[in-house]
This record gives sequence, structure tokens and C-alpha cells, in this order.
Amino acid sequence: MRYIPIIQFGVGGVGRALIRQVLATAEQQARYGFQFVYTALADSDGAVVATRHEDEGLARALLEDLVEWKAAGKRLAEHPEGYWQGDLAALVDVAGWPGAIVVDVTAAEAETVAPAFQRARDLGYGIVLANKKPLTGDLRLWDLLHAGPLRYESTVGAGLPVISTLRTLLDTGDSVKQVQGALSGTLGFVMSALEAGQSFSAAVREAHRLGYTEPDPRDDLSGMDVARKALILARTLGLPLSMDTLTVEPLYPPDFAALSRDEFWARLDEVDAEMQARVASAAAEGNVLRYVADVSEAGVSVGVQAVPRESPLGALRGTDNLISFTTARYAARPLVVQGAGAGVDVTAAGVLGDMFQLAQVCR
Ligand SMILES: NC(=O)C1=CN([C@@H]2O[C@H](COP(=O)(O)OP(=O)(O)OC[C@H]3O[C@@H](n4cnc5c(N)ncnc54)[C@H](OP(=O)(O)O)[C@@H]3O)[C@@H](O)[C@H]2O)C=CC1
Ligand SMILES: N[C@@H](CC=O)C(=O)O
Repeated sequence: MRYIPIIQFGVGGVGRALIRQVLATAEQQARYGFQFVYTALADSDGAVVATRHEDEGLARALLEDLVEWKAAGKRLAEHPEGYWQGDLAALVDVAGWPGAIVVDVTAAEAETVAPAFQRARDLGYGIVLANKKPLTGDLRLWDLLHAGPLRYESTVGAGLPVISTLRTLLDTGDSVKQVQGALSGTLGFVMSALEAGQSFSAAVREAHRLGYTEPDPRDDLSGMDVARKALILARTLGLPLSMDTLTVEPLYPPDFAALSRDEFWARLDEVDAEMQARVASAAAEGNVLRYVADVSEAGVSVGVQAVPRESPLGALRGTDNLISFTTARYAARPLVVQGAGAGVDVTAAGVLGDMFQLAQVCR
């Protein structure tokens, strides 16, 4: 049996779901002749690191306890096995051995995680990302990440096979003309709720409660989360674009960006009337609102579109994403991927699928 050390940054909704799935799939892992062992877990200011490395990593009972501890809103550093830390690169140093995989399920800024990725690259470790920020900042970090084993399926469409589909199209020599679709689970959920008569602010609160939004929901409502996904698709297509080339339409007034998170939540209902009016005006024409991303060589844009209620995008419900690839081979009828595009379980499954792939690549 090969033991593959897992160093995981982030023990939030997705991070905890991932730990549960890793523990629940020991049999599936064994079928491939390996076992994932957690050797380090980090949250924003603490960590728990395995003291015995050889094959066991953190014990199952401890991992289960840590999942409960974090679900209760506590800090890893305050756990009896935890300590305060702010150096993710040092964690990569102490917790890995050849074949290790570093998993980023935070929403931390690129600059915060970049030194740890540099260390992982130096040591030849694999990297799996659900965090979009490292892939959408400086192109030098994009290049560094791509200089070794890397998977990032869950950054676009959560657990849906979006990046792998695009990769296969490109690897098999197809020419991808356009990638278009609804890429936000949160905004899809909110738009559906508005159609059903719920207020905008109530729908956003519900999406947050259900674990669909980013840690700061303004990342979703500003369009930035969709813009990041669109940029990841564009860069995967080979277009060396940066964020400032994208057109992005926000769903809240500009002064909301400077509010504290609490102030933002307190003032969110100020947007309700305008959103209700936009939905009603679209409905009068037989349309519904969808937040749509468009990626092609001509450029990348993300924003609200009124689309016919009966169209594929208009028929989407809840957190469902729909991504269509128009290519030389799929010209008349695009290749379409559709399904839940947010939620901690589907996202964690996308990350775990990436880990299974890297386990077969990293030695
Ligand atoms: N939820 C979803 O449906 C989807 C999420 N994703 C992506 O997955 C990632 C995680 O999302 P989610 O689990 O919902 O978010 P949460 O807010 O629930 O969890 C984020 C975790 O990251 C930790 N964290 C933040 N900064 C750092 C840091 N500098 N070092 C180490 N840990 C840090 C937080 O620590 P602390 O506990 O101390 O706050 C927390 O444990 C995001 O990037 C998101 O975009 C992608 C697809 C879908
Ligand atoms: N907040 C995101 C989560 C997945 O990336 C979304 O709602 O789509």
C-alpha cells in the first residue's frame, strides 16, 4: 500500500466535506493501491500536524473530532492538538514526503498561498485547488502552478467535469471557439428564488446559509467569482489574459464594496426593489435573468442577460450551472455540461476526484 500525504489548507464547508469523503473512500483508494493520509490541516491562523509520518498521518478519530470542532466555529489553534501558525510554506516543509498532495480549499488571496505553492513545486508535490484566486492573479503564479502536477476541476462548476472536458477537447486537437454559460451556483439560486417571488436579500442569505456563496458573498454578487471562473477557462484555453481585461457587471451599488461584512449584510435589502423591478421587466417579455459568462478569443465578459424562460439557460433552476462548448467538432450543437454548480459536497467530490488523479501521477 502506498501512503499519500495530504496537506490541506482550509477546514471550512468544503474542507470538512472533503475530510469526510476521504475517510469514507478508503476502500476505493485501496483499489488503486494507495491510501490518503492527512499529515497537516490548516485554517486561517492555526494548524494540526501529524507527529507520526510514516504511514498513518492524523488518526481517523482525531480528524472526525477536528471536523466537528471546526463546524462548531472554533479555531484549529485552540484544539488540544493544534497550534498557532501563519506560515503555510513551513507546513508544506514539515508535513510532506515524496508523492504528497497540497490541497487548497480556502478562499485565501494568491499572495498568501503562493509561497506554499512555490515550496510544493520545489519538492515535486502535487497541487489541487478549489480556490480560484491563485489561478486568476499574476500570470507568473499561473505558470508556476502549471510547472508541475496540478488539478483544479472544482474552481469552475464545482464538481462538474468542466475543466476536464475542456482539457480533453484541447488535448484531442479540437478547436474551441467559445465557452458560454451560467457559472454561478449562488447567482442561479438567487435568480430562481427571485422568479419564485422571494426577495433578493432573503435569497442571498439562504444561499449563504446553504454553503453556496463565497465566504464573502460580495465575491459572488460583484460578479468577481464568475469573472474568476471565466478567466480560468480563458487561460486554460491558452489565452494569457488578466482580470483587468474582463467586463464585469456587479449586482450591488459601488459603495457596498467598502462596507464591513456586517454592514453589507445589514444594508443588503436596499437592493431588493431594484432587483425585483428588473425581474418583473424581464418577465413582462417572457424572459428571466441569468448571470452569463462568455469566453472566446474575442474577449471575456460576465453579466446579467435576459434570456427566454424556455431556453436552456432560462430553464435552469437552483444552483444548476450550464456550460456549453462550441468547437470545430461540436459546431452545430455545442457540447453541454449541466448540473449543480455549488454546494460543499459536490465541490469536495470534485477536489477528491482531482486527488485520485494526482495520486496516480505523483510518486
Ligand atoms: N462552497 C462552494 O460551493 C464552492 C466553493 N469553492 C471554493 O472552495 C473554497 C472554500 O469554500 P468554502 O469551504 O465554502 O469556504 P469557507 O469560508 O467555509 O472555508 C474557508 C476555509 O479557508 C480557511 N482559510 C482562510 N484563509 C486561510 C489561510 N490564509 N490559510 C489557511 N486557511 C485559510 C478558513 O479558515 P477559518 O476557519 O479560520 O476561517 C476556512 O477554514 C473557496 O475558494 C471557494 O471559492 C469552489 C466551488 C464551489
Ligand atoms: N460561490 C460559488 C461557489 C462555487 O464556485 C458559486 O456560487 O458558484
